[in-house]
Amino acid sequence: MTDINGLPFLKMHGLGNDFVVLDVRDSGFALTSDRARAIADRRTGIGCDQVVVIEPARSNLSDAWMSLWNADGSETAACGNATRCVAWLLMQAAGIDRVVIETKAGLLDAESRGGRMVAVDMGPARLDWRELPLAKAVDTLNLGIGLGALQNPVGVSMGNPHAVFFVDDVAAIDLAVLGPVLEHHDIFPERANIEAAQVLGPDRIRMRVWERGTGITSACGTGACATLVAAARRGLTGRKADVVLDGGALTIEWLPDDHVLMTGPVALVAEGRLDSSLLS
Ligand SMILES: N[C@@H](CCC[C@H](N)C(=O)O)C(=O)O
Repeated sequence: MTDINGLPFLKMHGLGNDFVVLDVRDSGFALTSDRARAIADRRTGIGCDQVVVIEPARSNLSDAWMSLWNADGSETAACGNATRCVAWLLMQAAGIDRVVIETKAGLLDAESRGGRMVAVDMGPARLDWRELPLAKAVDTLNLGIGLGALQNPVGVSMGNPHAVFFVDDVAAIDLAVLGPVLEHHDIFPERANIEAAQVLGPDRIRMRVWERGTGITSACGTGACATLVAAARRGLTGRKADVVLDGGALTIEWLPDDHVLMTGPVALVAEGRLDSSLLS
């Protein structure tokens, strides 16, 4: 029987989007929704935007499996900032500069860019309404929904659903009010991450995010990928840009094969052990 008392964790972040990372490859510990919520609680747990679990590889195509849980206990298939963090950990531990991580959204190829910079091929941008998913057949270039200053977003799936709203002044958007309503709009049967984006130039976008299952975060890697794809589809930018989030910038490139390359930093800030009271 596995003793989960004292399960070790790492606290990491990507541009302030913070994670509790559990490496359960030896313990076989299984995370549940309740446990994820307890760990993520900023008052009674460790506190984080997402709980990230490194599990043994499920095929010989990858180095590890990664599962991802939002602070509200919902599971998600994709998280760009967490992918960089886990890739960096695996590369450091093995002394290598390339790893493949598998998630519910597929295989993600990651490479060191030196120091604490990591580039990840986040896979193809998925643009069909069924892949987002949407509740009905709509052209994802113009979803035609809106609330207040957020109108007519572009829908993009990066393995998780995003709605990208272009605005004139991102600082003027009350995301704490508009975000949760749009996240739960009927058109998104699995809810959606909500991005407000302001194009600053052909290769620079300012973006703020309301994350599904978490709320406002200081950065969202998949959101940055979705934003660049949305901007390029609307003809507002080229296919490569710096996406400037509250916590800093990620460089995003929509490659000719439709895959999206994300490059940015990782940070490791603490390690510790979870008390069993968090895990019952
Ligand atoms: N912070 C993440 C995205 C985390 C998942 C998201 N909230 C969802 O439910 O899809 C990122 O860096 O991509």
